[in-house]
Amino acid sequence: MNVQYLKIDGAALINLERHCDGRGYFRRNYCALWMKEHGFSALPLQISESFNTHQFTLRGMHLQSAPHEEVKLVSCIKGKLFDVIIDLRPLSKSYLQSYWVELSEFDDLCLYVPKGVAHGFMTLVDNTIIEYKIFEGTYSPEHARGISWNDPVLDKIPWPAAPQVISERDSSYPFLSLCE
Ligand SMILES: Cc1cn([C@H]2C[C@H](O)[C@@H](COP(=O)(O)OP(=O)(O)O[C@H]3O[C@@H](C)C(=O)[C@@H](O)[C@H]3O)O2)c(=O)[nH]c1=O
Repeated sequence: MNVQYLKIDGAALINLERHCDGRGYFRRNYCALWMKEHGFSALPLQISESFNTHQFTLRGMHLQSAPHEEVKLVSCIKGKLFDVIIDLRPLSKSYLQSYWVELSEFDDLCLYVPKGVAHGFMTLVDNTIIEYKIFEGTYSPEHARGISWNDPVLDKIPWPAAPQVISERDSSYPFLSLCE
């Protein structure tokens, strides 16, 4: 497992090792020992996925407030997506910075998202599945927070397209400047 620490404090891009041979490949998708060795949370409490029927579906930008802040590892099981994180921790040295990366079923990448960092994505092809391993926090609708995917305060995120499918909730999230 190769780890690239990102400009967002505490976030990392993990590159898994793929062992190819004439039959196809073998890949260890998750290893608690490796995670521990790199100082990450190691034991998933939940594993969830979302299936997205259409290209250019947007989900985000989401995070949960205390005491249910989540730490998660994101990967693409099928299809391809444009994945984005935004640091919303006022005391962080990377406050308001964003990072984006393409994740697909054909690469070996996972994105580690620490507490206080909002996450969202846009699918790049139909029938895309994203998986979350959740290490801390648990889903609590009362603690679900979000900001608008196109908030002008943030770095200019090169979203690949205008969202073709987006939930009512996600399209009505406020700009950060309007959050309490
Ligand atoms: C996220 C989540 C949702 N749900 C339910 C609530 C609702 O009925 C349905 C769909 O919920 P949402 O619309 O919040 O699902 P979704 O928009 O896919 O939410 C996800 O978005 C991405 C960007 C993330 O980073 C995730 O952590 C999560 O917030 O599933 C759970 O039961 N457990 C969960 O952990």
